Order: sequence, then C-alpha cells, then structure tokens
Amino acid sequence: MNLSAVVRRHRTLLGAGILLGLLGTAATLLQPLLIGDLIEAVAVDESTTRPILFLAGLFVADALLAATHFYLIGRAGENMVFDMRATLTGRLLHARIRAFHRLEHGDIFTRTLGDTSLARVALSSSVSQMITSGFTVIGCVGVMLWLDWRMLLATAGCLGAASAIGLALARAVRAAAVTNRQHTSDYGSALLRVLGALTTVKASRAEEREAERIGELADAARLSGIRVTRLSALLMPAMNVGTQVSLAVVIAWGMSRTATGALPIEDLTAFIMYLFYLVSPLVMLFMALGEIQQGRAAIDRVKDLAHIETEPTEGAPAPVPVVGAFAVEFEGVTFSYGDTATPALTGVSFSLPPTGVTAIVGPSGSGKTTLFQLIERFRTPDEGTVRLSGADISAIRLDELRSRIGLVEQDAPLLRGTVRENLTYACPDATAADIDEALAAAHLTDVVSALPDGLDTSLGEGGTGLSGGQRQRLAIARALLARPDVLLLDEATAHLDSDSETALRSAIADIGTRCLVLTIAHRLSTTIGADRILVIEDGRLRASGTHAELMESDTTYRRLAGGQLTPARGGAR
Ligand SMILES: Nc1ncnc2c1ncn2[C@@H]1O[C@H](COP(=O)(O)OP(=O)(O)OP(=O)(O)O)[C@@H](O)[C@H]1O
Repeated sequence: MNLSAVVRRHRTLLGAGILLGLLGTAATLLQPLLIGDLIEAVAVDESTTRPILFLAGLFVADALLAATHFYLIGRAGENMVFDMRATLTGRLLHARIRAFHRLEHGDIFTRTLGDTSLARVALSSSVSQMITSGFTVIGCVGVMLWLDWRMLLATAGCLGAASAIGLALARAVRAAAVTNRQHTSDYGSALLRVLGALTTVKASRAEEREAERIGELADAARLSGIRVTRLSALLMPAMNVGTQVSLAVVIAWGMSRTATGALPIEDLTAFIMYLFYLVSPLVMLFMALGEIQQGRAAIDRVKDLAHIETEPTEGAPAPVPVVGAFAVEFEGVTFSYGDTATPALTGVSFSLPPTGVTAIVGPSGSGKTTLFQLIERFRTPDEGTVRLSGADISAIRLDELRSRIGLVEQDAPLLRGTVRENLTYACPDATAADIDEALAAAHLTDVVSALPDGLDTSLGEGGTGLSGGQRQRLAIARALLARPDVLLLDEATAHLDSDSETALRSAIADIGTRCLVLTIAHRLSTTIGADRILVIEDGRLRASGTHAELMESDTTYRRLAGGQLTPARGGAR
C-alpha cells in the first residue's frame, strides 16, 4: 500500500478542510485589529455599531469555519482509515499461505485496528494542524519582521533553541512509539494465543502462569506507553520556557530601546502581542509534529503488513477434463517448507485417473497433507510439476483451479454463522435440492432436521454446537456441494463412528464414480475399499497398488495395515 496514494485519493476533502482551517486562522488573526477599531471608536466617541457588527460577523464566521474544518478533516480521516483497512483486508485474504503463517494473529489485529487509527490521526488532524499552525507562525513572524527585525532575531534565538529541543523530543517520541506499538501487539498476540486454546489452558491448569506471562507483556506496553507520554509531555514546557525567556528579552531590550526613542511604544506593544499569538500555534505545531512522528511509526507498521506477499490473480482458465487424461499428475515433485528444511516431499511422481478412490497412506509426518497443499497450490513445488487434467497448475488461475477441487481438512474448520452459511460457503447459489443431496450424501439429513432451527441454526466460533463428527460431515457436505472434479479428504472420517463411517465410505465410493477422490487413509477399511493406494514414506512415494498387491509386495504397507493404519498424528501445519 502506498500511503501517499491514500492521502492523494482524499486530497479534495483534506484540502477543503485545511483551506477552511486557514480561513479560520485568518479570521482569528483579524480579531485584534477589529478590537483595536472598536477601542478607537469608543475613545473618539464614534458610533460602535459598525465595528461591533463586523466583530460579531467575524466571531460567527470563525465558529462556522472551525466547525466545518473539524468535520471535513474528521471525515477525510475516517475515509482514509477505511481505505487502509479495506486494502489490508484484501491483501491478507489473498496472502500466500507461507507469508501468512509467518505472522502472529495478534500483531495483525493491532496493525489493522490500532495502527490504522494512529495513522488516521497523523495523516488527517495532525497534518492539518501542522499546516494551519505553520500558517499562523509564518503570519506572525512576517508581521514581527516588519515591526522590528532585530527583536525578531533575539526572539528567534530563544525560540529556536526551544524548537531544536522540541524537534529532538519529537524524534524520541517516534522511537518510543515504535517500541510501544510492538509491546502492544506482543500483548495482543499472547492473548489471542491462549484464547484460541482456552480449554487446553484450563485443562493444563495454566491460567495463573499465562495470566502472569501476559501480565508482563501488558506491563511492558504500559511502561513504553508511559515513556511516550513522558516525552510528549516535555514538548509543551520546552516551548513555554523558550517563550518566557524570549518575552523577558523582548520586554527588557524593547523597553531600553523605547527609552532612547529607538523603538516606538506602539510597535513594542504590537510586537509583544504578536509574540503571544505566535506561541500557541508554535506549540501546536510541535505537538502535531510529535503526533505525526507517532503516526509514522504506525504508518510504517501498516505499510509493512500491506506488503505481505499475495497470490497471483492472473493465469489461464482451468482445463476442461479430457476423457482418458489423468486428473492429477505429479512429476518429479520436490518440496520443502523452508530453505534449510529437509524436503517434505522428494521426487514424487504419480498419475491418477479422473474417477475412483485413491487412498494415501504413510507414517505420521511422511508428507501426505503436503501433497494436498501442493494440489491446492497453497504451496508451490521447488522442483517438478503438478498437473490437473493435463495442465500445469502453476499456470491456471487460482480461483478456477480451486473451484475444481474440494478440500476437507483434518480439523474440518467451520465458521461462526448458520449451518446453511457453512454449507453453501463455496457456492452461495446452491439450490435447496443440491443442499438436500449433499446433506444426504454426508448422512446429515437427520442431524440437521433435529437442530432447533434446522439449516438456520447458528453455530459458535469454529462450529461449536455440533459434535466433532457432525462438524466433519458438514465440511464434507460443503465440499460435495461444489461438485468438484477432485475431492481431497484429509483424514475426513477420523471422527466418525463406525456406522457413519460405513455409510460415508459408500457415499465416497459413489462420489468416486463421478470424480477423483483422494483420501488420506487412517483406517484399513478405507484402503481395502480404495481403487488404488499410494504409500508415502519420508516424503517419497515408495509403492502403489491395491490393498491385496501391497500386502504382498510392500513391507511398510504391511506394517501400517497390521497396526490398522492409523498413524500417530503429529504433522505440523
Ligand atoms: N507449515 C510447516 N512448516 C514447516 N514444516 C512443516 C509444515 N507442515 C508440515 N511440515 C513438515 O513436513 C513434513 C510432512 O508433513 P505432513 O503434514 O505433510 O505429514 P503427514 O503425512 O500429513 O502427517 P500426519 O499424518 O501426522 O498428518 C513433516 O516433517 C512436517 O513436520
């Protein structure tokens, strides 16, 4: 995200707000002149109606200008924060899985909520404050220069020193603000981590330990926040001391020059008045600079997140399945999760026809789930090619590729929402008949009709409200509803009782007559019924065939089948 582009998109509103702010400042600066006219009229016994009317008009104009200025700047700020959040949301949803996994969820929240708010203040109110205050400062300095340049030099000397201190403080505020934002996001990440596993925390009696650890992070955020406040609090007094010293110098030196007749008394009075006018905007200017410095730290963090690597959106259309062609092919595929990691897959090659059930078996951590990650293009191979209906998947447009593949993951994630919303997540336009068919295929018809509101029953976070097996079947029904060419089931029958599993297995066999079903098998019953089995060990395809063939020829398969196939779970995600 280019933040200057964000500012440019809202320049009209911002510009109008700043312009009104400048007009308001001009109206404020005019007030002493008109008050002078009023005093003069009273002194010479002239009618005061005109100056009073002018002054009243100026007050009203000043109030209206100030109100409209604040409204426009506030509105521009909200529009900018919306822009930033919309961009961030889009980037995060299209992020590459490997880039996304490097981030902490708490950190993402701090950046999208807190940092964008700070960036809004910096880019709207503080910038506008800086410009309007700067305008007043320039105006005052101009008049003071015209009144007496020598005294302006003396004033600049005192205020200049204070300003230098102010600038140094503003810089220090920025550094402290960066640390504070980091501490705040560490706290958020730690909190989200335990909230995501609250039952495990309780079962492990880790509440006190976690409360203490997270409390320490909250305290670090408090301390760095106090440092930001302390440095910000020094800004105003630094400027005040500068003003007081320059006032003392101007009065002492000015009076001595007035005594000798070198400086008219009215010029000295005007000079002192403008010195007072100068101070408040000067302080505001430095406060705004401090806020902008804080905002810059937030802006850097927002920009950082916005640069997350995203998936490509371009590509060729998905190929039409060709009769006789392989549905999925792996050719010499090697893949590792990191540059230095041992490959999760090494030189894997196989070809699978467009229909039938293929079971993948192998010890825990052998690379079964990784195969699915590559077919979905969540990850890309380091070497070799994966093909769908004969076409290299790296060239196919991602949304088209994924529309052809159904995936039911190990933990069958469901989203907060109704059963219907979860079911139709991949195809929101599904008809009632399609929904009924998918529910029946996943043996969920009775379960759903027993729910208080049927399909419109609300589920909690992660699908709470259904049992583990029901959640898994709902995820299978969701995948079936999209009528994929390839259905990937990652241990999809793991939570099912044997009745449901038998029924689901026959449903899978039935689906296998229409599309390719690739299932990571953890039960012997699945592999016995499969049309073919791939045996993966240490990231290599060591054998393939039917149950009977592999029992005959492969020692690993025999060993796994002897232990009823269920591997110890443990592959990282
Ligand atoms: N996100 C990841 N980052 C780094 N390494 C990973 C990641 N996911 C998996 N791995 C590693 O890759 C290898 C293969 O993992 P994979 O999940 O494919 O195994 P699996 O056969 O599906 O295991 P299981 O049967 O236990 O689910 C393992 O050594 C695992 O530790």
